[in-house]
Amino acid sequence: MSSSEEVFLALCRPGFESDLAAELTDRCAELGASGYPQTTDDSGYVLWNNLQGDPDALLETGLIFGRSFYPLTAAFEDLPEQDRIGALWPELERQGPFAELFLEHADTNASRELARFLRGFRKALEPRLRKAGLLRDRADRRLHLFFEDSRNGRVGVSPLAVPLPEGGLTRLRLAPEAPSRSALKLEEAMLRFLGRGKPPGLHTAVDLGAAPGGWSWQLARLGIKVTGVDHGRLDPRLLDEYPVRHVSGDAFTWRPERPVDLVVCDVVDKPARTLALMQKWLEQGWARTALFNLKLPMARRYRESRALLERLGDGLERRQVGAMIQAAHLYHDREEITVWVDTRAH
Ligand SMILES: C[S@@+](CC[C@H](N)C(=O)[O-])C[C@H]1O[C@@H](n2cnc3c(N)ncnc32)[C@H](O)[C@@H]1O
Repeated sequence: MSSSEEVFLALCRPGFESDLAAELTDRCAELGASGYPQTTDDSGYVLWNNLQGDPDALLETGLIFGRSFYPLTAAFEDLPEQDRIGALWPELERQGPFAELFLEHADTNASRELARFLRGFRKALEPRLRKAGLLRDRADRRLHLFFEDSRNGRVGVSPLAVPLPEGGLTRLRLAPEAPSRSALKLEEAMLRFLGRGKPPGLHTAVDLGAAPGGWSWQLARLGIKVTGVDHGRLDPRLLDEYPVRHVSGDAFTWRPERPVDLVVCDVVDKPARTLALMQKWLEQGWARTALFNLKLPMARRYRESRALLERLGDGLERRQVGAMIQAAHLYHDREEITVWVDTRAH
């Protein structure tokens, strides 16, 4: 077991390591911290070696391309197959007690077998931690054991107050009545930006590019009244059984008669065009909040995302619309990010 002080682990979708590394470098610099990222292509994670300053604030604010971010306390190498727990135990005693145990791995194709191993390992480790009082309700930290393979990996610790899903992934199940798989994407986005359940203050919504209706369904099942705008057809069950109406129109020219609480947009178009559309809705006061995708088919996806979000922030500021802007590369996002903008109480 070797100590690895001031090293942080950030998980990402495999293939986005260089975007995450660029984001970490930028964000740490903004916090007055300096260091360097260590990446391996398609590994699904980045290590941040911190040399100076404190990047802890990133735990709270989150990252666009980072699915989770936490400090490491140690690395483990060549765990003996007969007694992995024994080899880890001194470090677990040093860091515990914990309220949660996360057994994690990168989200790569090769990790399926590792996931199976970790299910068995949990059955062995969890009772031993409980018995020793190292896993108990009244603790304020979470233990992360990140496995590169069944014998090598890292130990990390994060504050329980920062909500993180295990492995950086929120696994969601598609309900049989959902009109499309896209419903999962909006569900994940709402969990990430708004938490569980019906978000307070959101009663009416417009869904631009709504067909066949996964996003509209996701909103309507929370009791939000939705107008779905699309030249295509919406699932008829959606219109019969949920508070959804369909307007056949163009997302880029259609205007609501009355302002709504939320506009969502899943039209596949150039990111700058989607951004300008959302900016217009918020500047004009047609919607008070917005949730939308920005497609990113270019190589420098972090730099492009950052430039687009700054453009949105500057544009809204020029029109004196205060806004909180958040963005994330969600599990259900591929070459795109999801953006949440809230102009209420700003
Ligand atoms: C990715 S799909 C949306 C899926 C939807 N969010 C769901 O959950 O089922 C994109 C939709 O945008 C619509 N679309 C594309 N350009 C549009 C435009 N200019 N105006 C309105 N809808 C448009 C397409 O017809 C398509 O139905």
